[in-house]
Amino acid sequence: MDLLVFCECACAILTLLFVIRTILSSGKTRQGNRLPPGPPGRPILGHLHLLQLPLHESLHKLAQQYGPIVFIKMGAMPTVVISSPDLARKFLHEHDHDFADRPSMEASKRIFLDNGSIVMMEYGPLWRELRKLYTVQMLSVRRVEMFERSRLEEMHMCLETLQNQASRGKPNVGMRKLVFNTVGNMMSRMLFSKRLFDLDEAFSGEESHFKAIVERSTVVFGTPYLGDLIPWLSWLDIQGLRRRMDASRKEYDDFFEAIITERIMEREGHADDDDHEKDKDCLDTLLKSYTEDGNLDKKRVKCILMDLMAASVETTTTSIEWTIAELLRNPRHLNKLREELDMVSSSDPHHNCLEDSQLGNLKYLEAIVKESLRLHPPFAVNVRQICGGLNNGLKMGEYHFPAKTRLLINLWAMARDTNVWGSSAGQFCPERFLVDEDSPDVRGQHYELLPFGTGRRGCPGTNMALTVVPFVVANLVKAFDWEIPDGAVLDLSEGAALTAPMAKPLIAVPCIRRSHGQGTWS
Ligand code: HEM
Repeated sequence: MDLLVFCECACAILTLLFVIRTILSSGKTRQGNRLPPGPPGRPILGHLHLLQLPLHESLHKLAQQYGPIVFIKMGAMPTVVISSPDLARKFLHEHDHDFADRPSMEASKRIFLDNGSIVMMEYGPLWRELRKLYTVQMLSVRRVEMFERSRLEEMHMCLETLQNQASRGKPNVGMRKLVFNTVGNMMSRMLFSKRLFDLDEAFSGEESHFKAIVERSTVVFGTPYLGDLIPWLSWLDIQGLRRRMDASRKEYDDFFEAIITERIMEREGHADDDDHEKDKDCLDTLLKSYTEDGNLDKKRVKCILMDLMAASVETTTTSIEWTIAELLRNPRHLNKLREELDMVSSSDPHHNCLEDSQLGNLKYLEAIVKESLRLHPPFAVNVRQICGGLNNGLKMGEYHFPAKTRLLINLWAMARDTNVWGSSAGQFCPERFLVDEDSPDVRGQHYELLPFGTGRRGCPGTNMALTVVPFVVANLVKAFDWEIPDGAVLDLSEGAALTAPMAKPLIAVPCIRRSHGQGTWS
């Protein structure tokens, strides 16, 4: 046989073997256990060629073809994609303890000082300890209430900035920047009593030092890192991402080192001064337990501050921006909300910000926030992973999931399921939550509506978010008439970043409400 014929035969045999293996492995694991349905994959890439950003849309297409449970491989990583409330309940309620891990991410490992972010941390004793600290101390209802004054002050500054701009003409406001900076200051004051963001940036295009750090790290976090999907390729770092991750780590490290060191010195300076407030924010609380607790050293304190800033500001901003955008698209809802807000606070020229206590019983506001979180969940896809201890994988009903299977719950797709939400599933319709008393809630008890996830890894910042989102939306709507800039079109397409923000950041024009005159906020 000459060489050419031999090569052709060898290629044909190898191709045949590969096709047989692919067909077999698409339906069964090596042990002969069944996997959920899914498309045939490719060597090395798995199903990456079928996935595009925004990820939730690609996953939705797969679900439309293969059903509410789909098995794919993201590179080398076995992944199960869920798109129905019943299956979400099965995985996140009945098997919450089995899927309590998160996938390991190089960006999280590097930027958060050796994987110190609780959001991405491996499920285990350290996570348990920190989770308790978050829920009992950092983010408790009491703590959120304690910081109402600083939230009011930040809101007041935001409205005053808008008022100054609006009194001079028709300013185009970059809503995302304005909201990000306002919410960012609310959070940073609660955490370590500092304002980090300048509200004028929403008009000037400039960026504060910390905002620039956040922007750079958000880009790095939002870029899928090949080594997370195909680990044996990670040494190559063909995207050059590891260098950028390390640069972000250093920037955050330096920034928080300065804040913590300054506070330690301040505390030492006032050690004998009984009148000095020593428990004014989360940083004080952390430093108080600093010496008593072996796990709580300076590096850990840094991680907690970074973690809470990262987990809170981007998500909350995304939610507020979407809510305002939907209200601008639906003037009927906007007017109805404003009527409700005007009922709780008269329109005197010396405006007060609406306070938490005034917003608690506003049913329409609540319905609007829920509907926005339903249709635009900031984490469109909730990500978990089978716990590290389950080395042989997990058998659930007829299916077997290999060890380290990733679980993707497509919240975005569930919101668009007409079987669950009726023919108006894809529309913004807050009234759906006002039909009866038993309408679904967002706090993790109703599996068709899980913007904050649920179970042991459910969002510990839910109280905070459900305080800040309605508060900011209500005050922006109450204080101004909002318009789209002349000649612009409201574009509600979805982008892909760390969260699922608007693809084109919302630009809106605040107009002083005629009935409100030109008062100041207090
Ligand atoms: C609208 C705003 C927010 C949304 C939509 C949101 C959503 C989520 C979701 C979906 C998860 C994963 C849940 C799961 O796996 O079941 C999560 C986790 C987390 N969130 Fe939020 N979140 C928001 C605001 C906040 C705020 C304000 C904070 C803190 C101040 C926060 C802190 C965290 C933390 C620390 C985790 C990780 C929990 C863990 O893994 O144990 N979030 N969030």
